[in-house]
Amino acid sequence: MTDLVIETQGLRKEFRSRRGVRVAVQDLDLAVPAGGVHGFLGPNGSGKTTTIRMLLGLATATSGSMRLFGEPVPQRLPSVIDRVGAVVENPKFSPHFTGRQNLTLLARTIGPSGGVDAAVDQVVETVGLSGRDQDRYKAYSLGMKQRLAIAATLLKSPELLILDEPTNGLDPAGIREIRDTIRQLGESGVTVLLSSHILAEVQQVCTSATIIGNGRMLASGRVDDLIGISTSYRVAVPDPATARSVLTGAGFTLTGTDDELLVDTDRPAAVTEALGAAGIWLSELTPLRADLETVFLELTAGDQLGGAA
Ligand SMILES: Nc1ncnc2c1ncn2[C@@H]1O[C@H](COP(=O)(O)OP(=O)(O)OP(=O)(O)O)[C@@H](O)[C@H]1O
Repeated sequence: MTDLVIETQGLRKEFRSRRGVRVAVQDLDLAVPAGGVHGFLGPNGSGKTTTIRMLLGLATATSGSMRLFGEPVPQRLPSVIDRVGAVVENPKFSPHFTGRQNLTLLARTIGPSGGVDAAVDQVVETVGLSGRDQDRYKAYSLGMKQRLAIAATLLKSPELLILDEPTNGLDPAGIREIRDTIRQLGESGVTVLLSSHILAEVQQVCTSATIIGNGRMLASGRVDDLIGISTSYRVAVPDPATARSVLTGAGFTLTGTDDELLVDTDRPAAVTEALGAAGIWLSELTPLRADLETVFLELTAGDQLGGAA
């Protein structure tokens, strides 16, 4: 038994052309636990879309294995695909129909148990399109179109929602709206795989994340763990030069400038003790946390040029 909703092992995808072989995904072990929003983070061209397309049976893996809900895919995809909603490519909606009419047409093909109208009401509300559902699709902003696409996938009440760069091309207000929608979906028990190259998006919405570069996994885990427990502290004292020599003498590693002391340690109490023993009293001892951007840039340095291997 597994509580992983998505699992890949040694996943590889090569694209062959006259110019040679391009390895888009290599040795990828992806593990997405049930519930919450999992970020799938990587620079453009790092292999996110290719991975998602393989999971959904839209592209064939060169080697490796994949599971959705514990079932091997693509072999058993037909038995799990109803549990998966995905917004990967631009969905087709009729521009002359309203958002509600588009959703109603789709809902009829699905036949939701509580009835078509109730299902449409529910998804319209979930994605925050209430009040705008009677507008024609062609009058929708990009953000509203994206939310309608998410609403369409929610009609079948998926347990797993895969969103590939859902905020691409959106203005800041649109990004915020989609982000709120995604967060609420994660809180409602749906597992969301959110592919993105926007760090802030992942950091603000996701509980866990996988970072890839050049098709390879670079790091994976809870966002808090990826950011890391701080091992650096900023120390403010009246006389930094004396404090620096006291701390160096006590065996601490210091960075920073003459005026700003930064101490690399996981023992902040020992810092106060060493300075106190020397008669130096701190006015500040602040843990410095890296953000996901720092982690991401360090991990993906050199990966910006794409996935050739
Ligand atoms: N059909 C294809 N034929 C050849 N190469 C491809 C094909 N699809 C993708 N690639 C290449 O595979 C690599 C990974 O692309 P992919 O679209 O999966 O990355 P991504 O992380 O989703 O990036 P983006 O956010 O830009 O879509 C890229 O180098 C891309 O050029």
